[in-house]
Amino acid sequence: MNAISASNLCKVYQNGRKALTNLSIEVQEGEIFSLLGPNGAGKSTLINILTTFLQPTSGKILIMGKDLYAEQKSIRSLISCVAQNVSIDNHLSLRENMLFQGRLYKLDKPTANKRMDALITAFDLREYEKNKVTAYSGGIKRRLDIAMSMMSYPKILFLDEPTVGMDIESRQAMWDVVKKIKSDFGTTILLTTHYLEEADMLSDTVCIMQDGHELVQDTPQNLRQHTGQKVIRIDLDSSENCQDIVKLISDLQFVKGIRQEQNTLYANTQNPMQDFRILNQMLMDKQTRYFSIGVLTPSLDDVFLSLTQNKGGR
Ligand SMILES: Nc1ncnc2c1ncn2[C@@H]1O[C@H](COP(=O)(O)OP(=O)(O)OP(=O)(O)O)[C@@H](O)[C@H]1O
Repeated sequence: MNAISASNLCKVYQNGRKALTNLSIEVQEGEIFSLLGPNGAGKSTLINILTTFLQPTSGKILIMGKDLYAEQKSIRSLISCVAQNVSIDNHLSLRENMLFQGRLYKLDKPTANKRMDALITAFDLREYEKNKVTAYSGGIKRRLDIAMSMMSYPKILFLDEPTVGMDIESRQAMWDVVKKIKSDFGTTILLTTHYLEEADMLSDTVCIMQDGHELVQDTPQNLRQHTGQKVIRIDLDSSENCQDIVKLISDLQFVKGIRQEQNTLYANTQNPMQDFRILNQMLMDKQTRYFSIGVLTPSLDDVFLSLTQNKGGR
């Protein structure tokens, strides 16, 4: 069963601004699904609709197989949403914050205590229990905020930009937490992000959005194939050497294009996996000074740029 199935969603705000246009997504149970897109792509609008804060202008949404509007109340008990603004109470301790959340979800005391302990361990929060919440770093506050949202053991957790503004160390700690939520609790996670690296590291599926519609929806591995073409990269010892090699290989029939960045050459060829052996042999025969040669798979950045540049005006 899909955890979320949304089809042909449209959202036009009262001022006439179209935020979503025929957007459809399928999120499988237990997966991490990232919505990736530039500012104004419609990510927050979509999260607000899926978490029942906003009504779409048209379209159909099923959450865990239930119609979102016919069964709104029961669906709210299945989901949890962590917004960008941290919602912890600075006057309460870490445990009090979590237990307070448990009371909101009407958990009995033994259940609340059991879940709190499991979450404190899973989220690596034990060492912070004694400290005042006001003394926590932004990253730890955000981790606690997510732990609090997990007190209901939701089927689906929505995370709006979980690592925005964090330093690299806190971001990596947050990635570990997100992966743990999936592996230890089996929760389906839908998150929004601006960071390609984050979508790449975490996601089973990425949906790249622009101007309210999806450009593509696939696994990070398959998305890399979208640019179609692998390239051969050759690292040389000097730019003069590069120019000589450009002259040498640009006449080869199988080389379709060549680009130089400082001492590195990128060659587009018909069949990079085979052609790089021929180039390698040629460079050795000519006794060229080069450090390395290899075939590069396009990064998610390349995919994102090629999609948003090529199809932006759809
Ligand atoms: N309440 C509103 N009224 C009118 N227009 C809105 C409203 N909220 C958002 N919009 C517009 O809808 C479009 C999508 O906005 P949204 O906030 O969903 O995008 P986003 O991808 O979340 O962007 P960001 O990454 O900057 O948060 C934008 O053009 C935005 O200006």
